Parts: sequence; structure tokens; C-alpha cells
Amino acid sequence: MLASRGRAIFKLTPCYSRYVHQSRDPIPDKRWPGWAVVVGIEVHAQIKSREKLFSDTWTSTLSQEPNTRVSAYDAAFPGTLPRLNPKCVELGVRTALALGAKVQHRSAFDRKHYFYPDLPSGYQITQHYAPFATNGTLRLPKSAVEVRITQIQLEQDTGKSTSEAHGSTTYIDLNRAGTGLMEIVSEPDMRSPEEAAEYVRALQSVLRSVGSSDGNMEQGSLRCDVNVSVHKLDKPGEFGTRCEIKNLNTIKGMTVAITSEVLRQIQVLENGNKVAQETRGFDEDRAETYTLRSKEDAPDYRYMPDPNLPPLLLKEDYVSNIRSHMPDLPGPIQARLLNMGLTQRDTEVLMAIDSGREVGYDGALGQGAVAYFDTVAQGRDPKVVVNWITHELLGQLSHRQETFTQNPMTAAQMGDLVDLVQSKRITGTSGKLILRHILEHKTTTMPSQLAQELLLLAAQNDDSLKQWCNEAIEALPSEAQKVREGNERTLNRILGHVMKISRGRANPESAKTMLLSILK
Ligand SMILES: Nc1ncnc2c1ncn2[C@@H]1O[C@H](COP(=O)(O)OP(=O)(O)OP(=O)(O)O)[C@@H](O)[C@H]1O
Ligand SMILES: [Mg+2]
Ligand SMILES: [Mg+2]
Repeated sequence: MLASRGRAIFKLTPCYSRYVHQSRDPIPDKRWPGWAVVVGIEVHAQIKSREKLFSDTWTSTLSQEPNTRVSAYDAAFPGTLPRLNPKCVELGVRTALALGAKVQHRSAFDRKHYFYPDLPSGYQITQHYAPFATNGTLRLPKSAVEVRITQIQLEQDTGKSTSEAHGSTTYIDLNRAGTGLMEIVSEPDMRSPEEAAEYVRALQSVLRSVGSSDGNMEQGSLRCDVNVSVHKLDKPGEFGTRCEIKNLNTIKGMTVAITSEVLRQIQVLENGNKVAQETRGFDEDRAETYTLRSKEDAPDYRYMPDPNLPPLLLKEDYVSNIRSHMPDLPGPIQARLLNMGLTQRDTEVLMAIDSGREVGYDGALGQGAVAYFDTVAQGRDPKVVVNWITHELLGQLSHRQETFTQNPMTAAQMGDLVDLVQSKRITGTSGKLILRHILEHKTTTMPSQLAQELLLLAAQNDDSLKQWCNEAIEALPSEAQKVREGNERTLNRILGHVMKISRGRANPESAKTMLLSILK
């Protein structure tokens, strides 16, 4: 089992040294000449488990009626006790392994006290002194920067409080209270707002591929606290004092917040003052950070071991069993796709929407975007296939304000469509028409059948083609005359007309040949 009931021996100091300031050289940046930027990020990712971390209540989505997913434990009724959800541990371990972190065979839970209406017990259970995983790394795909992960800890999410703008009432919703979180703490290894953004994106994609979190910032399943400091470019060894910007909930917002915080700190230093270590908020409208609390007002969390929870003991065979069932990770997947001839951008698009590996995924196809691509690309030109998927399919879905999970077009339909166009049995324009038809009518009919029904096959076009060409020549007599006189550029106008009256069914090449043979 995961936990034993033995007595814990608690070390009341962190079990490893934090923030070994390392060696990455400071990076000069035109935006702040003479200065260097250092960023470290604490990510809070909601664990994608059906039940909460210490109770068997179901976790909730944003659309849930407030206070409908709250057990007596989540509301901190006296006499209730926590019971660790093994699923959260498993997903945590998967994440740790994906980040190359060392899973600790012994970790423990602590109470972090603070008083806030959405925290009924008055403390959050976290792993302050002995986190379950330490010393990972995340390699950023574009910049190839290796960001070290200090530690990953399991902890509880809080509830939510909403205050009326002018009233004196605060509303409390405890649906979120007690949901499992992973706090993933990075070393101060990023050197620009852009690297910070790349780190969060890379982390999202790792979390999604192991199915441990949706990593969705907009929906609050991933939140970032960003620590920023600046120092003189020529003093690489001495990091400046950090400020922590709390609760950023979009990547765009995060880069703007870091940029404005860097500029603020430089201003402070250039005015001869010192940067005060503090916790700051971010005002998105003004694109500015502001003081939430200074170091002096920092709360005293009175950390103490949680007496209701035994230490978490993870046996080696438990960890190695999870290790042997790990899914493919984003790094290797991307390398494979690039190897097939896809562009960086294509791989990013596919991987970003990929939710096929999420735990409990039950989308229409039961398949993520990469798997969908892989199925269609079997025996076909990968570049052609990815174009149809990223440009046409995703383009049309987003036009219809639908997501990939709502895609009704099966991989078999997509494959058939690609074949029809590649073998020139239908034109590209007709192919797009069929694709739109499938999305619109959610039909399971194969494209080759649809091409027949909709009279889009090239063979069916042959007679029609002559008719369309003649009609177009009749409609544009003076253009036709010019072509007869040898001005072939004018042919395009007539060709355009053919495409128009054929509603894209005419093959442009054949139409061109046909027009010339009639006119000359
Ligand atoms: N000089 C620095 N400049 C920028 N970032 C830094 C600097 N020193 C440390 N950091 C980053 O600050 C973060 C500190 O997070 P950590 O969770 O350890 O502590 P905390 O913020 O004090 O505690 P809490 O979890 O209560 O917010 C880490 O991501 C670390 O990389
Ligand atoms: Mg922290
Ligand atoms: Mg912090």
C-alpha cells in the first residue's frame, strides 16, 4: 500500500538545498540594456482525478452549481479525517517521472496555516518539508534551455470566494476545496519573459501527455506564480531580490506581467533604491504589477506536520510499475513528427490540441490529434495529410466554434478524402466542400460516396466541363476575343468564371486545356 501507519520522523528543514544559483550566463536584451533578468516559476496544476485529494467527493468543473461537491471533510467539519487518494499519488508520480525527477520513497504532509474564508479548516495540507519528488528537469523545445525543477509537492486546492462589488457579502463556493494540486517549483533558470512562456507551454504539454492535468490556464486548472529579479549584466553571480507575482492565469498575461515587473525593478534600482522582496498582483488592464504584501507583512504560516496523515511511503516496485506504463512524452513525439517531414509549427498545432492521452478522455473519436494524424498518415504523404488536418479541418472547426473533441469526421473519412484529391478524382475545392459537408451534417458517409452524390467526381465533370467552358466564353466575349488574338493572360479571367459557375467542381488544369482547345 502507499502509506504505512508508522510514526513519522520529521525533519523540520527542507530536505535538500534550494536554488543552487547556477551557471547559465545572463542574456543581454535590447529591451533592458545592461540588465539581466531571472525568472523562477511555481506552477499549481490541478490533478485530473475524479475524486479530491483527501476525500471521496467528486472534483468539479466550473459549470457546477456552487457547493454541490462538498463533503463534511472538505467543509472541515469537526471529527472528519483525511484519507489520501491513491489516484492523485499515481498521477503525481507519472508527472515526476515525465520530468525526470527523483521520486522520494518517503515524503510527508504538513499544514500551512492561514485564515481566509475559502479555507474552512484554517490550514492547507501541503508537502513543505518533504515533497514527494525533487530534482527534475524540463527541456524547452525551441530554445533548448534546460529548466531544473526543484521539487513537486502534493497539496490541496482552496475553495473560491467572490465578493460583491459594493456590498458587504462574500460568497463562498467549496466545490474546489480539497481538489488535488501539484505544485511544481522551478529553479530560477529562465532568463526572459519568452522563456517563461515557453516553460509553461512545455509543462502543459507534459502534463497533458501523461494525463495528470488539463493544464488549462483559462479554466484555472493551471495557475502560475512568477518570481522575477533583475541584476547587472556584468555581475552574473549575484541575483537580485525577487518579487513574486501571484496567480497569473494566461500565458500572455504572464509575459506582460514579467516585462512590466522587470522594467519596474530596473527603474527602482536606477533611482538608487533597493527592490523590496514582496508579493505582487497583476492588473491586466493597466499592464502593471502592484504590491499585495511586503516581506514584513508576510504571513507566518506556522508549518507543522499533519498529525492525521502518516508519511507517504512509495516502494520502488510501485514507482517502476508506473515507469513501465508511461505514455510517449512530448519531446520524443515531436522528434518523430519532425522526422516525418512536418514543420515545427505543424507539430505544435497537433500537440497543443492533443487531448487523446488524457485520463478518462471520451471524445467522439477516442483519439487525440497526433493519433488521428498518425492513423490518416498511414500509407499517405504526411505533409499533405497534416495540411488537411491543420488548415482545413481545424480551420473549419474553429470557424464553427467547435473544438477537436467535437470533430465528427473519422480518420477513415479523412483518409478517403485525401486519396480522392491526391488521385485527382476530385479537385481540392471539391475536397473542401465535402469536408464542410461532413462537419455540417455529421454524416458517416465516406467522401467517395459523397463525391458521387454531390456530382463532384472529375469523370462526372467531363461533359459538364465543356458546357461550363462554353458558358464562360459566351459570358465574356471580349476576353475570349483577346485570348483568340494571343493574349493568354486574359484566359485566367475566363477560367475564374468557369470555376465560379462550376462551384469549384472543375479541375482548373483540365478547364484551362479545354478553354484553349475551344478558343484556338
Ligand atoms: N533571485 C531570484 N530571482 C527569480 N526567481 C527566484 C529567485 N530566487 C528564487 N526564485 C524562484 O522563486 C520560487 C520560490 O518558490 P518556493 O515555492 O520555493 O517559495 P516561496 O515562494 O517562498 O513559497 P510559497 O510556496 O509559499 O509561495 C522558485 O521558483 C525559485 O526558482
Ligand atoms: Mg511555492
Ligand atoms: Mg511562492
